[in-house]
Amino acid sequence: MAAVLRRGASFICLGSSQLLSGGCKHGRTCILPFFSSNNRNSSSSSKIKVDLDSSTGIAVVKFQNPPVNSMSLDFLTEFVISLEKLELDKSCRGVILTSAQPKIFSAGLDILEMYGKSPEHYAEFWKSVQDIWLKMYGYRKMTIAAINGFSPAGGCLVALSCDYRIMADNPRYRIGLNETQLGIVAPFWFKDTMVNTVGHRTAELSLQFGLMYSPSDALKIGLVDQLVPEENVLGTATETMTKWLAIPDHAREISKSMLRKPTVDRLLASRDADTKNFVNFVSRDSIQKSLGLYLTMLKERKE
Ligand SMILES: CCCCCCCCCC/C=C\CC(=O)SCCNC(=O)CCNC(=O)[C@H](O)C(C)(C)COP(=O)(O)OP(=O)(O)OC[C@H]1O[C@@H](n2cnc3c(N)ncnc32)[C@H](O)[C@@H]1OP(=O)(O)O
Repeated sequence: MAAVLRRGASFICLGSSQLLSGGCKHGRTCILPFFSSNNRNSSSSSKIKVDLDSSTGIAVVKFQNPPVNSMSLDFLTEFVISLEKLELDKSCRGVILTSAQPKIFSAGLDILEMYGKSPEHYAEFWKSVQDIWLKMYGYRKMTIAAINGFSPAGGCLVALSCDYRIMADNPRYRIGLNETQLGIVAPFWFKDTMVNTVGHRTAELSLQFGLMYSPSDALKIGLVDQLVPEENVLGTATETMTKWLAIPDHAREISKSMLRKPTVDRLLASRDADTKNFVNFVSRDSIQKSLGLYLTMLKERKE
């Protein structure tokens, strides 16, 4: 099992053979972070960088999984642990998600985790995808996606799971749930998240065609809330978060829960069946063939 070592404001997760302290979720052992007394607390694991300013209550979580921030099992595990830690931290009131990689917010789920692996691996991977969505969609604190690049499929889902989306106004970027273009199907909770954001009819067109939207089209359909020049994405996200944090936390949090809980509960009621569906679906020869062809196409585009 991969080890997760956080230096600086250290938080250490190690495999079960290296037990250091009491258990945390995800079958890993955690030593929770020790923060210094100044106002900025930073921690950087290999794939997620967290910078919490406790004077403002705003944490910036940066994806740093080059080249394209694809969401591998390790990435998702580190991501969910970082969010859990911030959710428990009373000095954090809001989280901004963004990318440390130029031009890419996230390329979505790591296709290599769904290709040529065992059913047990697919099940473990899928549970970690469910975990991150459940954590984000039901997150108690305010969340903003500062989308500074391409954001297909799982990358779009992460952005959709935030409370507010600000995207770089660069006409080359694209965002959307493009699963059908890979020959796969966005599961019902991806679909629910999209419907809750853009409405049923737009979601019908979007999901069936696997549409990827330019920033201006994404703004038109309400897939993102605001466009700003690329260099202002993080600054605007911080300003926007400050405005949202003027609302009393408990009132905002209860309102969010009323709106989102039924959607979260649908997956909670059928997690195991959803995992089985995924494993059966992705193990099919025809799906493996589609994913293999898509991976080849991605590589050949460069040649
Ligand atoms: C009945 C119902 C049952 C339920 C069934 C459920 C089914 C599954 C549902 C799955 C849901 C979500 C799926 C996803 O999220 S799939 C991922 C979709 N992502 C994409 O389509 C994006 C693909 N990537 C790109 O378009 C481009 O890479 C980019 C993001 C626009 C960046 O372009 P670039 O030119 O800057 O970089 P590029 O050279 O293309 O890529 C660099 C290397 O990274 C590899 N790579 C890119 N994306 C991924 C990825 N998602 N996973 C793994 N690897 C990826 C790419 O191949 C290059 O590799 P290399 O350098 O050539 O080795």
